[in-house]
Amino acid sequence: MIELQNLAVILNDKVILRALNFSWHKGETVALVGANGAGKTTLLKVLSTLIKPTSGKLKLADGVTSQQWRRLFGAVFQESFLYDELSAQENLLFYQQLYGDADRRKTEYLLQLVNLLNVKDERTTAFSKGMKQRLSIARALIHEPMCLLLDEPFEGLDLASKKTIEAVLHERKRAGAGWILVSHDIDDAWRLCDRVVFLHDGTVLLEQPCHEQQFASFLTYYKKVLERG
Ligand SMILES: Nc1ncnc2c1ncn2[C@@H]1O[C@H](COP(=O)(O)OP(=O)(O)OP(=O)(O)O)[C@@H](O)[C@H]1O
Repeated sequence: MIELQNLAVILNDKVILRALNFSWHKGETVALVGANGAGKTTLLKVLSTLIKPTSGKLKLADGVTSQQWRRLFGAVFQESFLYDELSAQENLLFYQQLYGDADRRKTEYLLQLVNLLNVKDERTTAFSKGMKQRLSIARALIHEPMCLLLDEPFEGLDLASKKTIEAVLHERKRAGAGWILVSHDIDDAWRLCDRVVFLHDGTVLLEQPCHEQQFASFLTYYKKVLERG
C-alpha cells in the first residue's frame, strides 16, 4: 500500500534518515522500535506526509493518490491536537466536519469506544493525560482510517487507559485496519504487531515477524545494540 525506497531525510544539515526501505500493506500491524533519536517519529512524519523526503521514493500502490492516502490514515503524535476550550464531543465534531461529516452518533460511538462518553460535554482542559490520549485516538478514528500511525500512544498512561486503547486497536483490526506503532516497549510491540522494524541511526537495522519463539532472542539483540549506542 505504501512503500519508502532508499529514503533520506536531512533536516537543518543533519541526516535523520538514510538509505531507508520500509513498506506497509493493508491490514498489517507494524512496530517501529529503536533508541531515542533513531528516527522513528521522523519516519512516521514522512509516512503521514508532514515531512518531505530529501531523496528517495515514497510509492503508493493500488492507484492511491497522496491526497487519498491522507484520508486513509489517522495519526496520533505526541502533540494532542485537541482544543482545550472545546468539550470532548465538540473536539470530535470539529474534526469530523473537516471530513464533511456531522453524524453525532459516530462521535458518541467513538467516545464510548474510548470510555469517555460520561464526560463528553466537559472541556478537555481538565482531562488527565490518559483521557486526552484516549480522545486523541478517537479523533484519529473519526474518518475510519485503514492505517493508524501511533507515536508511543501508551507513554505515561495507567493500565486502565492502556487497556482501553488496546481494545480499540483490536476492534480496528477486526474491521480490517492496521497500524504502525512506535514503541519503546518490546513487549507491547510483540503483543500488538505482526512485524517489528528496528531502526538504528536513521536506517533499518533489522526487520522480522513478531513470532513468539523469537521474542527472547530479539530482546537480547535489541538491548545489546542499545547498550553499544
Ligand atoms: N527539525 C529537526 N532538525 C534537526 N534535527 C532534528 C529535527 N527533527 C528531529 N531531529 C533529530 O533527528 C533525530 C531523530 O529524531 P526522531 O524524533 O525521529 O527520533 P525518535 O526515534 O522518534 O526518538 P525518540 O525515541 O526519542 O522519540 C534526533 O536526533 C532529533 O534530535
